[in-house]
Amino acid sequence: METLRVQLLAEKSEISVPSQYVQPPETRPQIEKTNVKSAVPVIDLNSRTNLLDELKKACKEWGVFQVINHKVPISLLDDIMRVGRTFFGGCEMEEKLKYSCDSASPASEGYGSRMLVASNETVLDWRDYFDHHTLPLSRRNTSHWPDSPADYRKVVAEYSDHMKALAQELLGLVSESLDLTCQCIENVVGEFYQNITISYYPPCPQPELTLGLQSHSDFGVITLLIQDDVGGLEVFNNGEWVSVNPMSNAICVILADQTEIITNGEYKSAQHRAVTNAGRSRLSIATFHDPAKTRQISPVFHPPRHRPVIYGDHVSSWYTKGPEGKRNLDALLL
Ligand SMILES: O=C(O)CCC(=O)C(=O)O
Ligand SMILES: [Fe+2]
Repeated sequence: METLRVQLLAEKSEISVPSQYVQPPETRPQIEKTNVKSAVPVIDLNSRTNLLDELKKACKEWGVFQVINHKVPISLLDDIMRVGRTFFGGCEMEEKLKYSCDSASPASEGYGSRMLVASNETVLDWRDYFDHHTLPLSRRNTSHWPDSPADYRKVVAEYSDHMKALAQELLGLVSESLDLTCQCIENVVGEFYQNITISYYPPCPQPELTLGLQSHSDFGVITLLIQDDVGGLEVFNNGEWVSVNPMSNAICVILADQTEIITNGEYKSAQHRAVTNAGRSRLSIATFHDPAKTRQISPVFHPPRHRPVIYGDHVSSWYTKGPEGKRNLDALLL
C-alpha cells in the first residue's frame, strides 16, 4: 500500500485533517497550555566543576537534557539542517519519491511517513521523514541518500562521525556519574548501530487534534537531536508535558530504553512526542545509537530490575505493538 505523504495532504489546504490523523481525546495535546513550571536542564560540557552531579540530576529527574559547548562544529549543525530543509522543502515530490522507503518493513532506509507496521487501529503521525543508515559502515550506502544539494551525502557522513563521538563521550560521562568505569555502558552496547532520521512536520490545520509524532521512548541507547526554531518536542515529566525549547547550537540528548535497562532503572528513558502547529513547517534531526540486533542487554547492577533482552526482540515488539509510551520496556520489569 502506498502511503500518502503528509506534505501533500498539508498542501491541499483543507481545513480539517483526515480521520486517520485524529488522536483519541486522551492523547490530544493541550495547545494553549502555558506556565509550565519546570524546564528541561541545560548542561555545559565545558564545565569542569560539577558536570557529573548536574548530569546525574538531569538523567535521574528527566532522561533528557540539552548540551552546550559540545565539540560539534556549529557550521555542521547548520549544514545538515540546510540539506534536510532543501530535500523536504525545495525538491519536487517526484524526486523525493525516488527515495521511498519500503513501507512493509520497519525502519527501512529512505523517505517515509508511516513509522509503525500498518494496522487499522494506529492513528497516523503528522510527519514525513528520511531515515539514513549510517553506521556501522557496512550498512552505509550513500547512493540511497538524496544527491541534491551537491553536498548532501558528504554532510550526512560528516555529521554521523561527530554524533558518534559525542554519543561516546556522553555515555562515558553517564557511566562515570554512576561510579562505573567510563567504558562500562559502551562495553555492554558493543558496536554502535547508528541511524539519522530527518523529520519534517508540515503545518497542520488542526494541531489540537493531531500529533507530529506519538508519545514514545526511543528503543536504543542514546538519541542526539537538533531542531529548528519552531519548537514542538515535548517530554513527559512529573505528570505533565513540558516543551523542549529550541536553543540555537544546543544538542538535545534523549536517554533511550537500553540505557534504562543497563543502568537498572537508575536512569529512565524519556517519554516524548512532537506536537504540530498551524503556521510553520518544522524540521528536526534525530541521531539514534543502538546495539546490534543480536546483542543481549542486561543491567549492570544487582539485583536486576529488568530481565535481559535480545535487543532485536525489543525493537520488534516496539514496531508491531506500537510504543504507547513505554509499555514495551515496562513489560521487561521483574
Ligand atoms: O521531532 C522531534 O522533535 C522528535 C523526533 C523523535 O522523537 C524521534 O524521531 O524519535
Ligand atoms: Fe524519539
